[in-house]
Amino acid sequence: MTLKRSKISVIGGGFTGATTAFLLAQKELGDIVLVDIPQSENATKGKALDMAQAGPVQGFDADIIGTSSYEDTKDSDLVIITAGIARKPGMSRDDLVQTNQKVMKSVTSEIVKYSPNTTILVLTNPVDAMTYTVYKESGLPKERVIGQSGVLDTARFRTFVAKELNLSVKDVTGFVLGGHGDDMVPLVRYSFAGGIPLETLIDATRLEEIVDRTRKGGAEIVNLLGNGSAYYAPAASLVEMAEAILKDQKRVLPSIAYLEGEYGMDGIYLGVPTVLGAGGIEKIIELELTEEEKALLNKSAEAVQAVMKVLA
Ligand SMILES: NC(=O)C1=CN([C@@H]2O[C@H](COP(=O)(O)OP(=O)(O)OC[C@H]3O[C@@H](n4cnc5c(N)ncnc54)[C@H](O)[C@@H]3O)[C@@H](O)[C@H]2O)C=CC1
Ligand SMILES: O=C([O-])CC(=O)C(=O)O
Repeated sequence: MTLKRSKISVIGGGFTGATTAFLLAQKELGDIVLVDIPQSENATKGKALDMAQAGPVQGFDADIIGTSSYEDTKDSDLVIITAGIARKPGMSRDDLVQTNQKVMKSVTSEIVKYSPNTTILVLTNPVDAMTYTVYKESGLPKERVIGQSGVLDTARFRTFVAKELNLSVKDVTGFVLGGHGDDMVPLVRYSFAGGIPLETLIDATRLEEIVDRTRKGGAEIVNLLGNGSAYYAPAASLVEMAEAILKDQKRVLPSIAYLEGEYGMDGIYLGVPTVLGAGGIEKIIELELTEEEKALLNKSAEAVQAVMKVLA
């Protein structure tokens, strides 16, 4: 039997794209094609070559190429979109919508031309609306177009909680619903440390501060970096989702999924708990929410809808 390595294309070879490619290679999840615009072709080739040369040192086997030609992405098992512009201090993610929508449309048509049956993971912001754009443009089934926000938002929450309690991040779980914006909904009621409800370990005021820091976690890093946004944790989050899909792991992870009736919403991409496996989003898990949680989720959905209204 010949085992075929997966082929993963990463569109956008900037901070998040290059970091994602490197983490994918380190985990030997497949061969990697890093794609950027023609003007950056040499830099993209250089990054790919540099990454490949880490293979012997780190002990991974992966073909990694840099290119601006979509022909090289032919028959990708998975495509990860990180192309577009990132925000700078003082901007909101939503300020990126017009520029990045154009980028999503052009890259998506090229992606599906060469990989008509692929699965696409979207990172580009504003990610809920950009995932919707890619879904519409690609013609792929909804379960094969997936956005990343909740793994990252949850990771931020888990990091802050672990620090607060001086515990391993491995033992802290979190739960974030809704859009990837300031109105996201970290669900404390579903968050635990070693199986113990966080509400019994951290007082309500301090927990609310941690929730607030999580909501603003992206902006905190944008303000520190000064000229771009986070990329290590976003890339790690994409890779966790990619691994679940490529290895058919049936992981319960939050995804930006297309809702058709779930959570009382229709025709919108929004962050919800899902099962990720070879079929992409194999299931959307519907939770019982309190009236207060429902109101918060509706508010977050309204913020996403406001951005969707400006989509061309
Ligand atoms: N959903 C999430 O949780 C997160 C989303 N993001 C978003 O990811 C996006 C990328 O962020 P970074 O990698 O830091 O930005 P970056 O500026 O470092 O890289 C973006 C790359 O996309 C390339 N690009 C632009 N147009 C392209 C096209 N038509 N085809 C191919 N490549 C193209 C650029 O040349 C650049 O190399 C931003 O929109 C950012 O807001 C970033 C972190 C987390
Ligand atoms: O904040 C940004 O612009 C990038 C992002 O989505 C994040 O880091 O959560």
